[in-house]
Amino acid sequence: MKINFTKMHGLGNNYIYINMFQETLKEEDLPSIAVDVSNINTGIGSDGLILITPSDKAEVGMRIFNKDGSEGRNCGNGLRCVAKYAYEHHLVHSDHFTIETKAGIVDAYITLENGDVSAITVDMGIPELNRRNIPMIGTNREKVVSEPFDIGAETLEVTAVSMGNPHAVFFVDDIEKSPLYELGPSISTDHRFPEGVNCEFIEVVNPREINFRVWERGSGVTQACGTGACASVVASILNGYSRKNEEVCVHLGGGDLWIKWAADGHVWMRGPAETVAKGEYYWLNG
Ligand SMILES: N[C@@H](CCC[C@H](N)C(=O)O)C(=O)O
Repeated sequence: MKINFTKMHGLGNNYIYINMFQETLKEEDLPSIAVDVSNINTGIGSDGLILITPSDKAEVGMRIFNKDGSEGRNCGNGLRCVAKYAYEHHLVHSDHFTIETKAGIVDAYITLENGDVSAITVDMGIPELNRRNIPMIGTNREKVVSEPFDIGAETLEVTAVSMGNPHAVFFVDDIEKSPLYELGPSISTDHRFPEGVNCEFIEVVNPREINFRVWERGSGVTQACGTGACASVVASILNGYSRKNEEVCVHLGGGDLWIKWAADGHVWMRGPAETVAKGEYYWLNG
């Protein structure tokens, strides 16, 4: 079976994008297609699969599948890429439009420079801080802010935030020494997070600058995570390191994102999106 695709990335967080306005895929095949296209040896190579879909509730829809075939509810870097694709392929008719995700509907704004999309700003909505809704199992304290978290022989402190998908944020003194590979896999599948969790290590450089590394649920280490950057800025503010209503620059493995938790509770994300390639993928199982 032949599938037309576009490969795009947001700060190195790369996915295979399929335009479902034109392609038809069976629902039951989507997890396997995600696993197959993501494989660097026998597929294309990516952090997962993103479908750009028609939507009844918004101008365009997005579905995201991680590298292991699991479906996520939201993807910050994916939203910027979907916005760029939708704008450039005339799926939308202005530079401000809505995108439906499994976590809700968001507003996207295109910035143009000499006619090219240079940045995309997304209103990522209001972060969910209630433990039960993240979801995270634990004591009856409602918010999870620097709560002791035993993992292996260590006790870390976790701040938990949902941006439509769950994030466990840990502060470190030196980003280069964060135990990403040592602890990322076990934290992301820890029983206290019944739906799994994206695990972020962050170093606060100053109130307006954060260094960031991520182990994503379902995909492992990626160069960037947009929802993770949002969750990290929220965590930094909850812990008194950064301030509301001020843009914070998050330095991710693949570049920078600008995040603001506004006074009205909404989190704003601003950053780039790039197209890498377009082509035909030959899916052998289809
Ligand atoms: N890379 C993403 C998040 C992708 C989904 C995540 N792994 C999950 O399962 O929640 C981003 O940029 O936000």
